[in-house]
Amino acid sequence: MPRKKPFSNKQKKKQLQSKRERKRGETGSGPSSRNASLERGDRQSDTSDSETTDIRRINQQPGGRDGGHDPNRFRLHFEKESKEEVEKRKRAAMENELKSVTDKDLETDICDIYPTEKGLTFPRRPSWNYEMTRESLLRKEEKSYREYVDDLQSRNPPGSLSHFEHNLETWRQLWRVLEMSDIILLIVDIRHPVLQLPPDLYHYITGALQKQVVLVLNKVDLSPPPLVIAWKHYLTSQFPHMEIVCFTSHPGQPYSTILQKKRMRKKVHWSVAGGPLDILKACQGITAGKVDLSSWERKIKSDAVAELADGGGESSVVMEHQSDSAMEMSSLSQELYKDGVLTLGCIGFPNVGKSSVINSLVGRKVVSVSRTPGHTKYFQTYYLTPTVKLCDCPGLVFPSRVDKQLQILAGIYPVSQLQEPYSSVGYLCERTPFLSVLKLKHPSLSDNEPLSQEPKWTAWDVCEAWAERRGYKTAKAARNDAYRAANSLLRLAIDGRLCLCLRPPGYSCLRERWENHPDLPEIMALQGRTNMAEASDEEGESSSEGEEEERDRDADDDDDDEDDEGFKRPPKRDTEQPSGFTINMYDVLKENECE
Ligand SMILES: Nc1nc2c(ncn2[C@@H]2O[C@H](COP(=O)(O)OP(=O)(O)OP(=O)(O)O)[C@@H](O)[C@H]2O)c(=O)[nH]1
Repeated sequence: MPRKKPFSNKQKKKQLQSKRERKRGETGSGPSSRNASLERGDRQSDTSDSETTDIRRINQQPGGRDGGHDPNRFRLHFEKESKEEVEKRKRAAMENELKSVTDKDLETDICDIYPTEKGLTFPRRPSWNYEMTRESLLRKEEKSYREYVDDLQSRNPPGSLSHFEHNLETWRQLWRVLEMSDIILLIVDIRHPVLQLPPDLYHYITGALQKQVVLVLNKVDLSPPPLVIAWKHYLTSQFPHMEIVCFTSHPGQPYSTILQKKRMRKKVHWSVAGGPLDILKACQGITAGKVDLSSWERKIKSDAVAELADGGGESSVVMEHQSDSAMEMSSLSQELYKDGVLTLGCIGFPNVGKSSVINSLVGRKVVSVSRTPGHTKYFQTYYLTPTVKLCDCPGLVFPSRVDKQLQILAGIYPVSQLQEPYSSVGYLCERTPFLSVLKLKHPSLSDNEPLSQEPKWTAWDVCEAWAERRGYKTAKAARNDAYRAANSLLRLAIDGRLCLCLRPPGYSCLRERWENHPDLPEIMALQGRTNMAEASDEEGESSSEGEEEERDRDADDDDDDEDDEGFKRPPKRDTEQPSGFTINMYDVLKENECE
């Protein structure tokens, strides 16, 4: 028998590390692997057939073992930023003093994000017929896509467009979902809905496709109720032919708005989510009796009863994997409600909670949920009941003129793969009362030094101070690890624990109206709470630093494991009058939460 090769501890550690990364399906999430991830990302093979510019491919997955399915086919492709650009932003984050923006500056008009004259459309599928071969169809689609990108770039000077999806394969998925669905559930995050609602998409669905859109304002648990109402009114005024439904998959979970020291272990009870009934009602209004939705209504009722009785229903759901050929030749003019079945297509940007909405509608977990954007790779359909089919689609980033920093904070980019996170931290800090919330000590101040005047803060100072507070040190020199601190702050923001919410135009002037709106109790009931102070009332057991460290390291991992852990039901509360809305809406973190 041949002698075993000696295997050092270092090699073993490396082997385990790469195994873990393979399992996670991404290239590095810790500080030690960040450079490696960039190098690997560039070297690995890519299957994109749509490269038109210098593209960065994100979320590289290990190749399929059977050699058939290619897991990289649908990963995110964004335009690469030049080294100089990245360096410039990093320098600015180190040098520029942070300046708080005014309330008014948080008001965002959709026309500033999607200005009509800039041609911010999305790629369309070119026409086809059954005489065409598969190859000629694919070639035609590629050509048309290249022309689309050229046109977009000719109308928008370099650097003016935000990140958007450059992977044609993912756009193909959207085409199929739009073609096969009867009603489109367009899901957006209530914290920044105008970022994720491309007017061109709305006009295409309601115009060319002649289909109806139900806008799902998701994650309402993360927003002050008056703001939810204000957004709903603003969006109705902009898109009058669209049903708008508020939704949350995490009702009554204090985790949503509080920066907590402990690791909040939670099990999501999908069937207690707020909003499925409203989606049903919107669909009943649209279908107007043309399809029998009584089985769906019965399902919602029986799930609620089962939830009360034993904590969850166990209805079975038939899942269909779509084959490539089924994908390629579906007709644009497919008849509505074919075979008496309503098909609902769930579309939206990455991380807005599409999979969570599907799980909530089904009443249990059928789709994997993750805080890593771009997690949903391939569209699948699920029979909710014999007459209602749900169709999940990978998240898509449409071209817009929004700040890239805000895009990062909206969770479209995997944080662990950011080359330069500091400017996004700066963007966040200028729009939130970060000093009082995070309780930071300026890195230039020594322990007992009296404060002669308020020190000036840069984004870099914030990261250093947070690293000091959290004990994040670089491995070699044991200096404060600003990169890791920046990642940690961005994750807190994306998860909604350090909450940045945009506001519709005119919000400040009409504030009183929204704060006294008759719909407030309804929104708060949906959120599972009765007043704003409630979020600050929640207390939990403290946990060790080690647990928090663990959370940081694994912050881009799936949420799915949480399903197996203990769940504390939100306490039931008496109805109270809404109060406290005049306080700064960011004042959601308690005094001692960063201790
Ligand atoms: N607070 C809060 N978090 C939510 C809600 N819905 C989803 N999330 C979280 O948002 C993150 C993304 O959720 P997903 O359902 O995976 O989002 P997705 O749109 O399918 O994401 P992609 O796969 O990237 O397209 C996860 O961390 C969820 O736990 C919600 O209603 N409230």
